[in-house]
Amino acid sequence: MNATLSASPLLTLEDVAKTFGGEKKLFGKKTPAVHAVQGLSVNVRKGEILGVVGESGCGKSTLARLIVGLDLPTSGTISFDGEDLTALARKDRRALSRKVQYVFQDPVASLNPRKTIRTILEAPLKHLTDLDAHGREDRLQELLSAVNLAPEFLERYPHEFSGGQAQRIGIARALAASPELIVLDEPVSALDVSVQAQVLNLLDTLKDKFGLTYIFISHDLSVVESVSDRVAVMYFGRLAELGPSAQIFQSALHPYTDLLMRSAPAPGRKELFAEDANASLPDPYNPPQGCAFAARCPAASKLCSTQRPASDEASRTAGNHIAACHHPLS
Ligand SMILES: Nc1ncnc2c1ncn2[C@@H]1O[C@H](COP(=O)(O)OP(=O)(O)OP(=O)(O)O)[C@@H](O)[C@H]1O
Repeated sequence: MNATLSASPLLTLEDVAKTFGGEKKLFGKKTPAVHAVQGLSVNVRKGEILGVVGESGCGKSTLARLIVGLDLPTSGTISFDGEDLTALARKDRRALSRKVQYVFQDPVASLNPRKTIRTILEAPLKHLTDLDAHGREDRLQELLSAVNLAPEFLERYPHEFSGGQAQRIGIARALAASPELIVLDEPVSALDVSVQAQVLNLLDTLKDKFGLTYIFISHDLSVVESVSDRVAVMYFGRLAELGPSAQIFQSALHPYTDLLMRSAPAPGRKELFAEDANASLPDPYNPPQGCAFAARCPAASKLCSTQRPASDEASRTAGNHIAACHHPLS
């Protein structure tokens, strides 16, 4: 989808972890801890589209919330253009929101039903920009035009829109403050297939027009394959595989990625994991010592159940294609 990638990373995650629960409670007892994201290290280059795939509960939305500052990591660092996003999120939400924005999965539910589109789109312009009333009016017109909606839509309410139109509003809202990075969390999953294509085309156009970088989270492998420059495959909160989209889809190195591919042979098929639906995921309250995929993996050895494979430079398998696996496929 993209020909002009910068070599320098725009976003860098280093050994990022997010744990829910586990805090000290009264009488010295702790709540159980869920390790939603663990040991995640990845760079996102300016101008690229990084696809993120994995089963439900693997930590995709937690990752998205960490990047946009809705949650703070338990450990590790997230930096944007060399600046610590975590510190920004704590101190200055305005500065962070100007750089990084979020588009939600459910377009209609993500818009306040009691507010007109004008009020919804004006909110970020008021909070995140220094535009005066005239400037905001001009920007509102620009935003609607950018997402191919007529100016009269400004005075309407979210329930008057189709899913595809509502997602265009969600995208316009994300664009309002001229961000550099947009995290798209299942942006077309709630839409009909014909509308999906329109919204994907729009995202492609906007990316070029505004010089954007996307993190594209989806269950739908065929959509991820069609849009992504690189793909990160997550399993049980960790990176299983990371590499150029074509390599991930044509010559997966991790047996888990291979399972995903084999579970989704047909273009447009959304339910990726039907073949393996009865396989149980590890207990999130009690993560296994070794590779979390070992119990489901046809290639697993004794080593896999005792020692977790690295998912960083140490595991670099072929150029920039990384698999966190003791026995990568060749
Ligand atoms: N606020 C929270 N409190 C406790 N546990 C949480 C919280 N948010 C997420 N989790 C847990 O963290 C793990 C990862 O969840 P997350 O929602 O990030 O996964 P996901 O891949 O986005 O799943 P889905 O595709 O179903 O949205 C899951 O075990 C989930 O139950």
